[in-house]
Amino acid sequence: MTELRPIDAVLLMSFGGPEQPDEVLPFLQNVTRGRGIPDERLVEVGEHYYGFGGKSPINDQNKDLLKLLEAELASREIDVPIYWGNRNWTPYLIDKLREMHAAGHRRILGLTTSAYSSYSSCRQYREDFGMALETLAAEGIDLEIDKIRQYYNHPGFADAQVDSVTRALDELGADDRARLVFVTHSIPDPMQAASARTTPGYLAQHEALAQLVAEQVAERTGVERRWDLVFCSRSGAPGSPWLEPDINDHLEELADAGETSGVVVVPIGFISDHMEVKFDLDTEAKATAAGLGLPFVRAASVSTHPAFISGLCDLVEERAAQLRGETPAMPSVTPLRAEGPGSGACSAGCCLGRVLKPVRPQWAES
Ligand SMILES: CC1=C(CCC(=O)O)c2cc3nc(cc4[nH]c(cc5[nH]c(cc1n2)c(C)c5CCC(=O)O)c(CCC(=O)O)c4C)C(CCC(=O)O)=C3C
Ligand SMILES: [Fe+2]
Repeated sequence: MTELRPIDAVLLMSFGGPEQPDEVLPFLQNVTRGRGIPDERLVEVGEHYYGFGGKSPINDQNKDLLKLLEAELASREIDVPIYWGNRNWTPYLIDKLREMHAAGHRRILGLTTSAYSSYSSCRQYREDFGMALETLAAEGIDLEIDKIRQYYNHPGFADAQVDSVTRALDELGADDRARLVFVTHSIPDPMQAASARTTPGYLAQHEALAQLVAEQVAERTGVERRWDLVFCSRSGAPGSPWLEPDINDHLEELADAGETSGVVVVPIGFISDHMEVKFDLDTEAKATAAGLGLPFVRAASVSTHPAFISGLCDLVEERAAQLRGETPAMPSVTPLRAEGPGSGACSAGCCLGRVLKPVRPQWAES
C-alpha cells in the first residue's frame, strides 16, 4: 500500500449550495452573513438559483468529484476514505468532522475546491476549519486538519485547461482572429490587496496561468491568439471597487473594436460548472455575445478532467509527504515564487479578512 501517513482521512471541502427552492434564501443568508452585500444583490442572485429550479449544480459536481478521487486514490493503492463537507450548506463541515471523528479519524487533510489565493478561496476555508475545531474541542473532540496547497499552478490544473481550451477552439471553428477570454470571480480591491501580502496574489496568479495556457494552446494549434483576463459575479455595494472589467463590458468592447471573429470563454477561476458558470457565463455573457453577433463557445471547466483528478491526488500525496518531514517536489507551471510555509498555500498572515478568526492549519509566518 502506498503511504499517506500521517493522514488518515481526506476531506473534500467546498462552498455548498441549495438543493431546492426553499433552501435558496437560507443559503444566501449563510453566505452573506456579516459581508455587507446589499439586499438588491441577494434578490438578484436568488433569481439566478430559482431560474435553475432552486438547485445549485455544485453539490452533484462535488459528488462526482468525490467518486473520481476515490477511484484515482484506489488505483494508486492509497487506502484512505474521502468525506465531503461544505461551508454554507449541508453536509456542513462540522457535522462531517463529528462523523469522521466517530469513525476513528484524527489527522485529516482538506482538499478545497478553489485553486487561487484570496480570503474567499483560501483563508476563509482555513477559518472554517479553525472555528469548527474550536467548537469540537469544547465538546472534547480532538482533531487535526491540514490542507493541500492552492493549486492554480499545478500541472494537472493547467493541462486540463489547455485541453479544454483547445477543444473549445475546435468547436468554435476558430480562425486566427478568435480570442481567448479567461474569466474569474471578481473580488473587492481590498481582498485582492490582502491576497498579495505573502503570495503573488489572486490577480497575478490568474494572469500567470492564463499566460501559460495561452502559450501552450498556441503551441498545440500553431496559432498565437490574443487573450484577456476578465471578471464576473461582482457583488458588493455599487460604489465599492472590485476587479474589472466585467465580461459583458469586455465583450462589447471586443465587438466595437471589430477585430475579433469569436471568443472562447475560459472559466479559469472555477473548478466546475457551478452557478456562476451556468448563469453569469452560459446564460448572461452568452446572451450578450449573441446580441453583439460575436460567436461564443465556453470552454469546459476542469471538473472531471483526468489530468485534474490525477493532479489533485498528487497534491494529496505531496502534502502528506511534507507532513512526514519529507521534501517532495512541488511542481509548478508558472514562474511565480512558491507560496507559504511548506504547503505552498497562503501563509499565516495572508488573505486576512476584516475580523481575526482562528485558522487551521496554523502555519508560522514566513
Ligand atoms: C473568489 C470566489 C470564489 C471562487 C473560489 C471558491 O470556490 O471558493 C467564489 C465561489 C463561489 N461563490 C458562490 C456563491 C456565492 N458567492 C457570493 C459572494 C461572494 N463570492 C466572492 C468570491 C468568490 N466566490 C465574494 C468576494 C463574494 C462577496 C461576499 C464576500 O465578501 O464574501 C454569494 C452571495 C451573493 C453575491 O454576492 O453574489 C453567493 C451566492 C459559489 C456557489 C455557486 C453555486 O451555488 O453553484 C461558489 C463556488
Ligand atoms: Fe462567491
